[in-house]
Amino acid sequence: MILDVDIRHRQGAFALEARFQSSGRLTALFGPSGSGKTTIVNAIGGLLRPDHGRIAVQGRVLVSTAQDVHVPKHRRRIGYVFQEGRLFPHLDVRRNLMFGRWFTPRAERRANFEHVVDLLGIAHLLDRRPATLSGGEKQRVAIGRALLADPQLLLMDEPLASLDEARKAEIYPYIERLRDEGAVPIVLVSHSVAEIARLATAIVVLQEGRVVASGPAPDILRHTSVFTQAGLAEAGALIEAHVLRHEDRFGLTVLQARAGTLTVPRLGHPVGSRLRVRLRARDIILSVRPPEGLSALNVLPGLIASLDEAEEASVDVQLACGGDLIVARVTRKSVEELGLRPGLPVHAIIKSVAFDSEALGGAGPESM
Ligand SMILES: Nc1ncnc2c1ncn2[C@@H]1O[C@H](COP(=O)(O)OP(=O)(O)OP(=O)(O)O)[C@@H](O)[C@H]1O
Repeated sequence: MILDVDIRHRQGAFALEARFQSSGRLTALFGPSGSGKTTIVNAIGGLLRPDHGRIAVQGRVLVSTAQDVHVPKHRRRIGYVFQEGRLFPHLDVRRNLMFGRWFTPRAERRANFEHVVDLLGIAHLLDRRPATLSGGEKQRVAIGRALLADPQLLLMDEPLASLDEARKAEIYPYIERLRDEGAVPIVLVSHSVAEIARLATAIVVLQEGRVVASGPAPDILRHTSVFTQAGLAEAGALIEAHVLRHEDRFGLTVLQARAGTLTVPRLGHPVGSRLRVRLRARDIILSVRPPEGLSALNVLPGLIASLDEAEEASVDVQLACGGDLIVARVTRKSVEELGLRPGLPVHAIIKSVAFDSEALGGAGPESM
């Protein structure tokens, strides 16, 4: 178990009562503003002392109010990356990075400088000052500095929130590499379902100080009802696929998933590479007959596994498609008119607009 949290804490009118465990290499804490994400991160990092409870990281107890344990923050070996990089403006990138290791006893230094620099693609920035870096570059340096302190856990509190979409897209592959390397588990605070769908291996959903769902990312994302209004439109299935071939004449790439083949806009990934594909529930249409004369390129046959109540007029139809589980959001009216019920064979039609760049993330073979 990487993370075991069971804490209660009151601050002003807000009461946190959070209990979850995670063995994910990248655990996302997701929830609306004020749901308690930062409070949890601060309790893990030692910036806040919870009123009651216990926190253990990789089996090491950091907090136990019952046993009067409260490991001071500098002994926790927890790396922090904040929204704004907080680099030292008067030091160049190399010195900012070296600062990370300064507090780690020599005998415990494991992170290799060259490796971290290479992993984050910052070798060409070493002699520059923070003021000359883009927002995304600053965050990569901040991550590097945290890693060089040899943390046993890396906390990232909305590290990308101040970046625009283009900068975010630039930094995701580095976080994915870090996640897939698996050397340091990550806890990422995020407001964005698109972001957690791309990065998380485990998700904890918070609402008003309580955990409303937690578990492996694909399981949580498929149950759209746990997401608040803002996140609902982005929820859906997460499946793994590999690149089968490119069809350059049409500007397309064909992916193979367990559910079948998917044709998507041309990707830069080489044939054979693996990636995670997000199929948003709202982008899937169901047909009880094999569709004909449709412009959609992606039709996956499957069996209805269950019908879950979603928001007001909608139902989430969970489908088993050849070993993958996907979910379609349909209206209650369609459920009635088409006679949708568990066990019924259907065809899931995926709208071609579904495959935007956010839906197709790079991924190592073990990222899910
Ligand atoms: N020192 C404090 N005194 C009183 N209330 C506080 C204090 N710190 C935080 N709160 C309240 O605790 C609640 C949870 O805050 P927290 O920062 O953990 O939420 P969050 O989910 O991280 O939100 P955001 O996404 O906006 O950062 C909020 O209602 C906040 O106003």
